[in-house]
Amino acid sequence: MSQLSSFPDQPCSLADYGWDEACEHAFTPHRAAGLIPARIVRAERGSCEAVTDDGILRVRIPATDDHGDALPSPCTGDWAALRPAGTATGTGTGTGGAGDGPVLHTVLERRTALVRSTASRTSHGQVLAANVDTVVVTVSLAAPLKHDRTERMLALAWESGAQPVVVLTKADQCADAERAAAEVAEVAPGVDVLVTSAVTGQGLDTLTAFLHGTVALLGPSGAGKSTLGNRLLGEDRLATGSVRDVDGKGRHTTAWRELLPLPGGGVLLDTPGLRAIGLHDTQDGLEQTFTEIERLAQDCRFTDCAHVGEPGCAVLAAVAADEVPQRRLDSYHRLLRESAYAASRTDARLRAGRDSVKKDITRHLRATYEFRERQL
Ligand SMILES: Nc1nc2c(ncn2[C@@H]2O[C@H](COP(=O)(O)OP(=O)(O)OP(=O)(O)O)[C@@H](O)[C@H]2O)c(=O)[nH]1
Ligand SMILES: [Zn+2]
Repeated sequence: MSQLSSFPDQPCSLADYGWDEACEHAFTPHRAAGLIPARIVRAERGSCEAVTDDGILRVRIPATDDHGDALPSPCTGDWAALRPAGTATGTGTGTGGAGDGPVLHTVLERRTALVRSTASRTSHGQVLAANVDTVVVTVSLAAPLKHDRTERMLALAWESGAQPVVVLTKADQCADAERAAAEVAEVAPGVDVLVTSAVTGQGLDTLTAFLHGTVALLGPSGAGKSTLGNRLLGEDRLATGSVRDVDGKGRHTTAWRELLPLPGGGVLLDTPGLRAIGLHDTQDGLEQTFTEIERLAQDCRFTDCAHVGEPGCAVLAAVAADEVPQRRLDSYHRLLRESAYAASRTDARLRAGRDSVKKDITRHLRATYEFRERQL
């Protein structure tokens, strides 16, 4: 197996990991400053691994940046500017000893971020994955459908800023997959629902066509994420079933990466934290997950209607008329409560972080358009 320092089997182009013209444009000032672009493929305390045009390198994370300010912790999927080996300067890099490797200079603005709330009372939320474009919400057809769980994953996906797609797995184990797909589509407005089987290959070409950019797989244990990931990768890179222990440590033994280029373009992101993600403050994500309820709520008599018994409630009227299932409203209320609880433990810093993700998206889009305009 490969050593961490050299990966002859790894593609060494940043383009394989999603680097595009918009990234290049955003990187212009860093390039001028002699920094090199990289994407974090695995983050640890104090150091990380990043892919560059020179291959995958171990990168040291200094305690502070050149101005003495704390550096944000990089996470898998982040784009970063590295100071090449032997050129380290500044207060944060004076700890010595690692003059032979590149040093993290800064983490670039995140377009999207998958965040989980931490268990501690002083929760800041933890960014598990950055710059994910497509979240694949996996739902097994070999077990009874649990719509609440699907709705929870969709809320997380929407909240991140990425585009969700629901992938029903193990269609070979289900007598009527199309009916199941129609049922799931009801709880996933605005989201495509695809039927797949890793055993028969059903739906895999369609799925490949749907995926773009950086792709993360969300779903409960046993839903078939690793099996699906391996089919998309075209080789067995992810440990499936009982081979892997719960937190993914089973994979540390080999040259374990959390970002893997897909043969048809795009990048698969698979980080152990995503496998145990809980619901974070996902107010906006819930609004997108339950769009039909949000739409109905505009016709409630009271603008702050909670849809629990108020007169003139359009949502309850729709439930009474069987236009919205009671289960769906119950799920909406439960996830909102869960989200509000998470939010109440969350300090202003996290909120600022979330807002900055949105600003980053706007900024990124603006940069893209400016770039395109300059190409015309
Ligand atoms: N019949 C059938 N079995 C499948 C399919 N996809 C996955 N499986 C089986 O389902 C089990 C779980 O699959 P995994 O890919 O390990 O599931 P996972 O979502 O990665 O699970 P965790 O790693 O625990 O999160 C394995 O025994 C797979 O062989 C499929 O399309 N059809
Ligand atoms: Zn109402």
